Amino acid sequence: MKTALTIAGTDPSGGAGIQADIKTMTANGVYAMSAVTALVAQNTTGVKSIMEVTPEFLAEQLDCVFTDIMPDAVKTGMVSSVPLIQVIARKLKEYRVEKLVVDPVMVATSGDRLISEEAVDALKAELLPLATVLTPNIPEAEVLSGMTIHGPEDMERAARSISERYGCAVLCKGGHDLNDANDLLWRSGEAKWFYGRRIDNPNTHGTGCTLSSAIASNLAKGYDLDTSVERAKTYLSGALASMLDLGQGKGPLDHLFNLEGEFVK
Ligand SMILES: Nc1ncnc2c1ncn2[C@@H]1O[C@H](COP(=O)(O)OP(=O)(O)OP(=O)(O)O)[C@@H](O)[C@H]1O
Ligand SMILES: Cc1ncc(CO)c(N)n1
Repeated sequence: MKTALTIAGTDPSGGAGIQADIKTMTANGVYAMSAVTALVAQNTTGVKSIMEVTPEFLAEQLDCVFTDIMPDAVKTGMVSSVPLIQVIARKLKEYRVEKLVVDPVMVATSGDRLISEEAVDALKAELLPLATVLTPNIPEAEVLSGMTIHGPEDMERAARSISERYGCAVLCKGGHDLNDANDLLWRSGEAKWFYGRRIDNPNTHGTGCTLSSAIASNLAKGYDLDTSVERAKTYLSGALASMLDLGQGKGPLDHLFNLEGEFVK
């Protein structure tokens, strides 16, 4: 069985972060592993508080995984401080991780900030150059490119600039910000659009975590980047279209919408 690792924060309400990543990887047929960067007290209505792990403890978690079950692909999500980013970058290099999806998480769907100002600079300097693909939403792409984005052409310009600066592919997600479901992948010097069917569902907590984990799962299984993005979008659309409705804010997706078998009944 192929394996994938998420390095991210938690969501006790189960819709985003590590919890969303594990469900997504499982639903996409890979063995899921997780290293926690921070315990986050949050739910569908917002973030109450954040308790970061120490850099030493994160390093130990990563050593435990990498020396035992080497993942076929890795995804990073919420990493809120400079020392944690430095540890991740060091370990990814030490263990020569090749397939890396970096979701540059900055703000939760609820609007709460999940990264410090200084950590954005560390993310740019240390993690982005190691990525196979980055998956910013529009506000994140604006921060990383220093450009403002009003439409599809701006998405192409920003993604191209980020890609050229950091030497990785960039998937700029249209998502809830441009009110469509079209994402732009900039790779190998050219653009490819992935046109999604917009689903009329306000419950979008964790869509970004879910998409990046699904891409990592497909890379782990050996699909190329374009195919991995295509398959991940199809999976995400299914999880949204299942119309799960839980919680009092923007609710979670139905990650296991495709699960069948005797134990499900
Ligand atoms: N209503 C929708 N219908 C279909 N696809 C959607 C919808 N909303 C978002 N998506 C898709 O979900 C994926 C995640 O994009 P989005 O822009 O929502 O990410 P995000 O802002 O990082 O998410 P998060 O809320 O987890 O931070 C993209 O592929 C996007 O096109
Ligand atoms: C831990 C975590 N990572 C990412 C997001 C973004 O949705 C969130 N809400 N929580």
